Amino acid sequence: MSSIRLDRVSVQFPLYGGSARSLRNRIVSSATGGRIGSDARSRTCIEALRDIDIRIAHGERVALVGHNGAGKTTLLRVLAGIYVPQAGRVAVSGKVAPLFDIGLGMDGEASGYDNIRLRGLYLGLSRREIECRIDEIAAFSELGGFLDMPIRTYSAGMQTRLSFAICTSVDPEVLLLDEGILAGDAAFMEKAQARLAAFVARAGILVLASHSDSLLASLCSRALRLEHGRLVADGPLQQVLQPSAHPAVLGRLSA
Ligand SMILES: Nc1ncnc2c1ncn2[C@@H]1O[C@H](COP(=O)(O)OP(=O)(O)OP(=O)(O)O)[C@@H](O)[C@H]1O
Repeated sequence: MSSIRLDRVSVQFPLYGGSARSLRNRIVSSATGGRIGSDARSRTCIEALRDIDIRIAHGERVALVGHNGAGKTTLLRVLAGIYVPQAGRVAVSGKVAPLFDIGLGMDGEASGYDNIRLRGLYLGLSRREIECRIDEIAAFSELGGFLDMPIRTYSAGMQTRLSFAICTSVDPEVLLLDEGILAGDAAFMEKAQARLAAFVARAGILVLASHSDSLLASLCSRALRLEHGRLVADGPLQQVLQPSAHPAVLGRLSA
């Protein structure tokens, strides 16, 4: 059974150089981004996440919402093990499938076919599992003869097609998704949405970061709202999407 538990997790990005202090003065009251603070060594830093407590159980479909720079992507990266927090504890059980940072685990000099193998290994598939899926992944990507060419020759949309086809071919236990993955030409996106729905249905846990209320409503029932790196609401999706409901739903955290 998959599960996620975060206890008092904080992530800071130190700002180096002489401009750090003046930057602190200039963006201290910005409507976007994390708070500007000081770390344990008194360096100016961006507090991307601060004291985050979260519990997610098997079967939950959770939306991550919040303004630009609120900390959604940082939280996804913490859950994927890409960032190790400076403070707090992260416990994720289940095989994690990160469907964001689309270029992660891809090699520009290698062919599309070799990148299917590389990325498949990165996602935890065995060589045998990859060989069984390679034809289906190639067909879904519709890249044809381009799959024999180095992927540095692909357009951004062609790379997205390939990454999407590979990532959605695994059986995820914890699926981490950013809406940015859903960018592409209209015909591909129609096909991609259907594949995504089947992929999400196979997952034990879904965490989806998005600014699109309609996308969130189609996939999630619970939402977490981040503001300047802090968790300010946790509850049923429709309640959390109403800004006035934040204090009322935050009480769920202590349950
Ligand atoms: N690698 C980094 N170095 C320095 N600061 C960073 C880094 N990554 C994120 N930040 C900062 O951390 C804060 C949170 O960023 P994050 O990307 O998590 O926000 P987000 O909620 O995903 O935003 P958006 O909706 O715009 O994608 C921002 O203030 C950002 O400037």
